[in-house]
Amino acid sequence: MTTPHIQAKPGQFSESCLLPGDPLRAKFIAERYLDTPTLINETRNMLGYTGFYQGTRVSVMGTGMGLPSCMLYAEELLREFNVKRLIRVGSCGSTDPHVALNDMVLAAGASTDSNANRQQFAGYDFSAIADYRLLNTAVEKAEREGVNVHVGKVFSTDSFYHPNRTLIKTLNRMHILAIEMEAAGLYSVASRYRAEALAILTVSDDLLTQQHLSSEQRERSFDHMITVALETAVCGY
Ligand SMILES: O=P(O)(O)O[C@H]1O[C@H](CO)[C@@H](O)[C@H]1O
Ligand SMILES: O=c1cc[nH]c(=O)[nH]1
Repeated sequence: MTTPHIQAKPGQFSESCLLPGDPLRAKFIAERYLDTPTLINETRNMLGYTGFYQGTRVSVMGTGMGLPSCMLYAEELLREFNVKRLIRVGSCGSTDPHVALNDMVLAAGASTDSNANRQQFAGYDFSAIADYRLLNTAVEKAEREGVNVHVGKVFSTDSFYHPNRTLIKTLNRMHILAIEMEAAGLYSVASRYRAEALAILTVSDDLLTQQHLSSEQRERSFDHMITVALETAVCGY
Protein backbone atom coordinates (compact mmCIF):
# COMPACT_ATOMS: atom_id res chain seq x y z
CA MET A 1 0.00 0.00 0.00
CA THR A 2 1.26 3.50 -0.68
CA THR A 3 1.54 5.86 2.29
CA PRO A 4 1.23 9.63 2.60
CA HIS A 5 5.00 9.88 2.10
CA ILE A 6 6.00 6.85 0.01
CA GLN A 7 4.40 6.16 -3.37
CA ALA A 8 6.12 2.79 -3.96
CA LYS A 9 3.97 -0.27 -4.63
CA PRO A 10 3.96 -3.37 -2.41
CA GLY A 11 7.04 -5.49 -3.05
CA GLN A 12 9.10 -2.66 -4.52
CA PHE A 13 11.33 -2.33 -1.45
CA SER A 14 13.88 -4.97 -0.54
CA GLU A 15 13.97 -6.34 3.02
CA SER A 16 17.23 -4.37 3.47
CA CYS A 17 17.20 -0.61 3.03
CA LEU A 18 20.02 1.91 3.39
CA LEU A 19 18.93 5.24 4.83
CA PRO A 20 21.03 8.34 4.15
CA GLY A 21 19.68 11.64 5.49
CA ASP A 22 20.20 13.32 2.13
CA PRO A 23 17.95 12.06 -0.70
CA LEU A 24 20.64 13.05 -3.20
CA ARG A 25 23.00 10.67 -1.41
CA ALA A 26 20.37 7.97 -2.00
CA LYS A 27 20.47 8.79 -5.73
CA PHE A 28 24.28 8.76 -5.70
CA ILE A 29 24.37 5.37 -3.93
CA ALA A 30 21.80 3.87 -6.30
CA GLU A 31 23.49 5.13 -9.45
CA ARG A 32 27.08 4.50 -8.39
CA TYR A 33 26.82 1.22 -6.43
CA LEU A 34 23.67 -0.68 -7.45
CA ASP A 35 23.02 -2.69 -10.59
CA THR A 36 19.78 -1.88 -12.44
CA PRO A 37 18.52 0.70 -9.91
CA THR A 38 14.83 1.61 -10.23
CA LEU A 39 13.39 4.82 -8.81
CA ILE A 40 10.49 3.79 -6.56
CA ASN A 41 9.80 6.93 -4.55
CA GLU A 42 9.94 10.63 -5.28
CA THR A 43 7.16 11.91 -3.06
CA ARG A 44 8.48 15.16 -1.51
CA ASN A 45 11.69 14.46 -3.46
CA MET A 46 12.61 11.86 -0.85
CA LEU A 47 14.23 9.69 -3.49
CA GLY A 48 14.09 5.92 -3.04
CA TYR A 49 15.53 3.18 -5.25
CA THR A 50 15.80 -0.59 -5.41
CA GLY A 51 18.58 -2.38 -7.28
CA PHE A 52 21.09 -5.16 -6.79
CA TYR A 53 24.38 -5.29 -4.94
CA GLN A 54 26.51 -8.35 -5.69
CA GLY A 55 23.36 -10.07 -6.94
CA THR A 56 21.26 -9.34 -3.85
CA ARG A 57 18.32 -6.96 -3.90
CA VAL A 58 18.84 -3.79 -1.82
CA SER A 59 16.93 -0.52 -1.44
CA VAL A 60 18.10 2.94 -0.52
CA MET A 61 15.99 5.94 0.44
CA GLY A 62 16.58 9.34 2.04
CA THR A 63 15.10 10.12 5.45
CA GLY A 64 15.56 13.87 5.73
CA MET A 65 17.15 15.38 8.81
CA GLY A 66 16.22 14.88 12.44
CA LEU A 67 14.44 12.20 14.47
CA PRO A 68 10.84 13.02 13.44
CA SER A 69 11.55 12.75 9.72
CA CYS A 70 13.70 9.63 10.04
CA MET A 71 11.18 7.94 12.36
CA LEU A 72 8.31 8.66 10.00
CA TYR A 73 10.06 6.97 7.08
CA ALA A 74 11.32 4.08 9.23
CA GLU A 75 7.77 3.49 10.52
CA GLU A 76 6.23 3.45 7.03
CA LEU A 77 8.96 1.19 5.61
CA LEU A 78 8.60 -1.34 8.43
CA ARG A 79 4.81 -1.22 8.68
CA GLU A 80 3.74 -1.03 5.03
CA PHE A 81 6.63 -2.25 2.88
CA ASN A 82 7.86 -5.34 4.71
CA VAL A 83 11.33 -3.88 5.22
CA LYS A 84 13.20 -5.80 7.94
CA ARG A 85 16.64 -4.18 8.06
CA LEU A 86 17.42 -0.45 8.17
CA ILE A 87 20.99 0.79 7.85
CA ARG A 88 21.53 4.51 8.25
CA VAL A 89 24.50 5.94 6.36
CA GLY A 90 25.20 9.45 7.61
CA SER A 91 27.70 12.12 8.48
CA CYS A 92 28.54 13.11 12.05
CA GLY A 93 30.59 15.51 14.12
CA SER A 94 33.28 14.01 16.34
CA THR A 95 33.19 14.92 20.04
CA ASP A 96 36.09 12.69 21.13
CA PRO A 97 39.79 13.44 20.61
CA HIS A 98 40.43 9.86 19.43
CA VAL A 99 37.82 10.07 16.66
CA ALA A 100 39.27 11.93 13.68
CA LEU A 101 37.95 13.31 10.40
CA ASN A 102 37.12 10.50 7.92
CA ASP A 103 36.93 7.89 10.69
CA MET A 104 33.93 5.59 10.77
CA VAL A 105 31.66 5.42 13.81
CA LEU A 106 29.33 2.47 14.32
CA ALA A 107 26.62 3.65 16.70
CA ALA A 108 26.28 0.81 19.21
CA GLY A 109 23.95 3.07 21.20
CA ALA A 110 22.42 6.51 20.84
CA SER A 111 21.42 9.02 23.51
CA THR A 112 19.27 11.97 22.58
CA ASP A 113 17.98 15.38 23.67
CA SER A 114 14.79 14.68 21.73
CA ASN A 115 11.51 13.78 23.42
CA ALA A 116 10.58 11.43 20.59
CA ASN A 117 11.60 8.16 22.27
CA ARG A 118 9.98 9.07 25.58
CA GLN A 119 6.80 9.76 23.63
CA GLN A 120 6.87 6.15 22.41
CA PHE A 121 7.83 4.71 25.79
CA ALA A 122 5.36 6.16 28.30
CA GLY A 123 7.88 8.79 29.41
CA TYR A 124 10.65 6.33 30.30
CA ASP A 125 14.25 6.48 29.01
CA PHE A 126 14.61 4.03 26.14
CA SER A 127 17.93 2.20 25.60
CA ALA A 128 18.44 2.94 21.92
CA ILE A 129 20.87 0.27 20.73
CA ALA A 130 21.94 -1.19 17.40
CA ASP A 131 21.08 -4.67 16.25
CA TYR A 132 23.94 -6.88 17.42
CA ARG A 133 24.22 -9.02 14.27
CA LEU A 134 24.34 -5.99 11.97
CA LEU A 135 26.85 -4.27 14.24
CA ASN A 136 29.09 -7.31 14.40
CA THR A 137 28.98 -7.74 10.62
CA ALA A 138 29.72 -4.05 10.02
CA VAL A 139 32.76 -4.16 12.34
CA GLU A 140 34.15 -7.09 10.36
CA LYS A 141 33.48 -5.39 6.99
CA ALA A 142 34.96 -2.07 8.16
CA GLU A 143 38.13 -3.75 9.40
CA ARG A 144 38.43 -5.52 6.06
CA GLU A 145 38.07 -2.13 4.27
CA GLY A 146 41.00 -0.88 6.35
CA VAL A 147 39.21 2.17 7.77
CA ASN A 148 39.64 3.57 11.26
CA VAL A 149 36.48 2.34 12.89
CA HIS A 150 35.10 3.15 16.33
CA VAL A 151 32.23 1.33 17.98
CA GLY A 152 30.46 3.27 20.71
CA LYS A 153 27.86 5.77 21.77
CA VAL A 154 26.58 8.71 19.73
CA PHE A 155 24.25 11.60 20.53
CA SER A 156 21.23 12.24 18.30
CA THR A 157 20.25 15.87 18.63
CA ASP A 158 17.21 17.86 17.57
CA SER A 159 19.41 20.95 17.18
CA PHE A 160 22.22 21.10 14.65
CA TYR A 161 22.86 24.61 15.99
CA HIS A 162 22.72 23.65 19.65
CA PRO A 163 22.12 26.44 22.19
CA ASN A 164 24.08 24.66 24.94
CA ARG A 165 27.68 25.90 24.66
CA THR A 166 28.99 23.20 27.01
CA LEU A 167 27.31 20.29 25.22
CA ILE A 168 30.49 18.87 23.71
CA LYS A 169 32.20 18.84 27.10
CA THR A 170 29.22 16.99 28.59
CA LEU A 171 29.21 14.43 25.76
CA ASN A 172 32.93 13.91 26.09
CA ARG A 173 32.60 13.33 29.84
CA MET A 174 30.07 10.54 29.12
CA HIS A 175 32.37 9.02 26.46
CA ILE A 176 30.06 9.80 23.58
CA LEU A 177 32.00 9.70 20.33
CA ALA A 178 29.96 11.79 17.92
CA ILE A 179 26.85 13.89 17.28
CA GLU A 180 24.30 13.28 14.54
CA MET A 181 20.53 13.69 14.29
CA GLU A 182 18.66 10.40 13.70
CA ALA A 183 20.10 7.17 15.17
CA ALA A 184 18.25 7.19 18.52
CA GLY A 185 14.87 7.52 16.79
CA LEU A 186 15.71 4.92 14.17
CA TYR A 187 16.63 2.42 16.88
CA SER A 188 13.41 2.91 18.85
CA VAL A 189 11.13 2.50 15.83
CA ALA A 190 13.06 -0.59 14.73
CA SER A 191 12.74 -2.06 18.21
CA ARG A 192 8.97 -1.62 18.18
CA TYR A 193 8.78 -3.58 14.90
CA ARG A 194 11.35 -6.22 15.99
CA ALA A 195 13.45 -5.08 13.03
CA GLU A 196 17.22 -4.78 12.68
CA ALA A 197 18.80 -1.33 12.62
CA LEU A 198 22.28 0.14 12.59
CA ALA A 199 23.70 3.62 12.06
CA ILE A 200 27.02 3.76 10.21
CA LEU A 201 28.53 7.24 10.31
CA THR A 202 31.50 9.04 8.82
CA VAL A 203 33.12 11.92 10.66
CA SER A 204 32.71 14.99 8.44
CA ASP A 205 33.34 17.55 11.19
CA ASP A 206 35.73 17.51 14.12
CA LEU A 207 33.89 19.59 16.69
CA LEU A 208 36.89 19.77 19.03
CA THR A 209 39.37 21.17 16.50
CA GLN A 210 36.82 22.76 14.15
CA GLN A 211 38.19 20.91 11.10
CA HIS A 212 35.73 19.98 8.36
CA LEU A 213 35.88 17.73 5.30
CA SER A 214 35.72 19.36 1.90
CA SER A 215 33.01 18.05 -0.42
CA GLU A 216 35.62 16.08 -2.39
CA GLN A 217 36.96 14.48 0.80
CA ARG A 218 33.41 13.66 1.87
CA GLU A 219 32.82 11.75 -1.34
CA ARG A 220 35.98 9.67 -0.87
CA SER A 221 35.46 8.80 2.79
CA PHE A 222 31.75 8.14 2.30
CA ASP A 223 32.77 5.49 -0.21
CA HIS A 224 34.02 3.28 2.66
CA MET A 225 30.82 3.82 4.63
CA ILE A 226 28.60 2.96 1.67
CA THR A 227 30.60 -0.16 0.85
CA VAL A 228 30.49 -1.34 4.47
CA ALA A 229 26.74 -0.64 4.64
CA LEU A 230 25.99 -2.52 1.41
CA GLU A 231 28.16 -5.48 2.37
CA THR A 232 26.45 -5.60 5.76
CA ALA A 233 23.01 -5.31 4.15
CA VAL A 234 23.54 -8.32 1.89
CA CYS A 235 25.57 -10.48 4.32
CA GLY A 236 23.77 -13.74 5.00
CA TYR A 237 20.94 -13.17 2.45
O1 LIG B 1 24.59 13.13 6.59
P1 LIG B 1 23.20 12.90 7.15
O2 LIG B 1 22.73 11.51 6.96
O3 LIG B 1 22.18 13.90 6.67
O4 LIG B 1 23.36 13.10 8.74
C1 LIG B 1 23.80 14.27 9.41
O5 LIG B 1 23.80 15.44 8.61
C2 LIG B 1 22.62 16.23 8.88
C3 LIG B 1 23.04 17.56 9.43
O6 LIG B 1 23.83 18.24 8.53
C4 LIG B 1 21.81 15.43 9.89
O7 LIG B 1 20.86 14.66 9.20
C5 LIG B 1 22.87 14.61 10.56
O8 LIG B 1 22.43 13.47 11.25
O1 LIG C 1 24.65 16.29 12.93
C1 LIG C 1 25.77 16.55 12.52
C2 LIG C 1 26.27 16.01 11.32
C3 LIG C 1 27.54 16.32 10.90
N1 LIG C 1 28.27 17.16 11.66
C4 LIG C 1 27.80 17.67 12.80
O2 LIG C 1 28.49 18.44 13.47
N2 LIG C 1 26.56 17.34 13.21
